[in-house]
Amino acid sequence: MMNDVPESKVESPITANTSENPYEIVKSLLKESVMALQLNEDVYRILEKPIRVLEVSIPVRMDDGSIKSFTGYRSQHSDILGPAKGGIRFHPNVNIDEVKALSMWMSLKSAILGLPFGGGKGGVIVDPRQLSECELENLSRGYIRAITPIIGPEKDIPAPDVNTNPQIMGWMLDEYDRLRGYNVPGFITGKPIIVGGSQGRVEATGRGVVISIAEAAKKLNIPLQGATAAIQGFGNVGSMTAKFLHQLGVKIVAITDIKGGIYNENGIDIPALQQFVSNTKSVVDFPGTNNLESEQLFSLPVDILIPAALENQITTETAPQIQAKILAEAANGPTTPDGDRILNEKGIFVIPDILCNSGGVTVSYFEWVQNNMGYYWKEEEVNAKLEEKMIHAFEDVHKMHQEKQVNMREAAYIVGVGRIAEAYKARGWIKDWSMPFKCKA
Ligand SMILES: NC(=O)C1=CN([C@@H]2O[C@H](COP(=O)(O)OP(=O)(O)OC[C@H]3O[C@@H](n4cnc5c(N)ncnc54)[C@H](O)[C@@H]3O)[C@@H](O)[C@H]2O)C=CC1
Ligand SMILES: O=C(O)CCC(=O)C(=O)O
Repeated sequence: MMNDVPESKVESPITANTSENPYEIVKSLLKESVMALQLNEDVYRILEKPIRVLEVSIPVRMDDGSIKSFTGYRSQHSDILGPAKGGIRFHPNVNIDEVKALSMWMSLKSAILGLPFGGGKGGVIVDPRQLSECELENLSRGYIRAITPIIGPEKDIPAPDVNTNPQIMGWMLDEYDRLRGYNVPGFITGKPIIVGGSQGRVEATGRGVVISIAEAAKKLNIPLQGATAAIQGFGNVGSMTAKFLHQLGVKIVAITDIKGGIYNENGIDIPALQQFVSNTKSVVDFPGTNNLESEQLFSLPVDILIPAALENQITTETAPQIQAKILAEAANGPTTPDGDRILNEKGIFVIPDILCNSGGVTVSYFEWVQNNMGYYWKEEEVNAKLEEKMIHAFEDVHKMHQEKQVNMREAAYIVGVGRIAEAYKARGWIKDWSMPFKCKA
């Protein structure tokens, strides 16, 4: 990456960072982009921390009558381009640094896609599989009560992420409306359609992933018909990605989830698998496939590899095994900095998370727009608008990749940071791009 900013302006070289802490990783990448854009250090000082992080304790009445307290967070990284926006994760490994990083990635996604949003993210430390439906509903409602002072359609708009879904968004909407005393559909996105959800939101992240894979395949002259793919994760994003790739004639030969994996060199029957998983809750033992050890997924001879689960999957251990030509980061933060270096050395074309999975927040934006105007679009309209935005964003990032001779991840950060910095300049926070900003007051 370009680096002709005087040493004194920015701290230690970013390439030294080998951390797997997503907050440290995103800060390093932000710093790199500030340097590449030759902006002054003030830009980095503004962006390196979320503007607001709330930690809450959520008491929940359990089915046995006892009270259990869960810890939750909401991080708002930036509201410079609009209200904070981003999902809510329920997972035992949720922690404050992860939530902060996820909110920073949201700021970048919104900027890259040209959405009028900042970045936010929430999480609760819980294994939802251990809760009954009633306990899950109580927790979802309790979380909204706890964070309600800082959220709202003009402040911060939540949405689904790992282990949360339209039903949970419906409970959360209902709790928020009860607290306000009237209907506020634009407070949350990813809701069931009957209460103001958008057509196409459930499919949006996977659809966006596939649009970006199709754009990458065009650049690399890889015909998608007959190409092969492997996917880690078969939740909302992984399953929808599989569905749309399958429709384009891509042969999906391997899929893993938290319980294990499956393989069929002739291609897995995705519609039948979706039906199977809706009953069994796992891909494991799907008829007509062989079971696969989860780690084997990364070494398969496929054209496209799609991590669609959690962070830190492409590491110094897994990256050397990868044979794919395209790595499409459907998950947030699936690649460590060391893993990334290996991918670069191997010449693998990476579609970075902040571009690849931004279809979800894009249709969430459409949902919020529809809620605000009280008029709803047909699914074809939503999908056409999504496609237009994703292709535009892909082109912006690809152009930066070529112009600055940086990889696609660096290019995506440069596009995102550049737009956020422009907004700070327009609002008077940054007086001069290259001179340190001095306040006279
Ligand atoms: N839901 C959305 O709209 C968006 C989600 N994302 C990201 O996509 C990723 C997946 O999110 P969702 O599909 O919504 O979550 P989900 O909860 O619907 O599905 C997660 C999937 O990952 C699997 N999984 C978990 N740990 C695994 C492991 N160690 N190995 C293999 N599989 C594992 C689970 O079994 C499940 O199939 C996350 O990184 C999330 O932040 C990004 C943008 C939007
Ligand atoms: O739909 C949204 O607002 C956010 C989705 C999300 O959490 C993400 O893109 O990581």
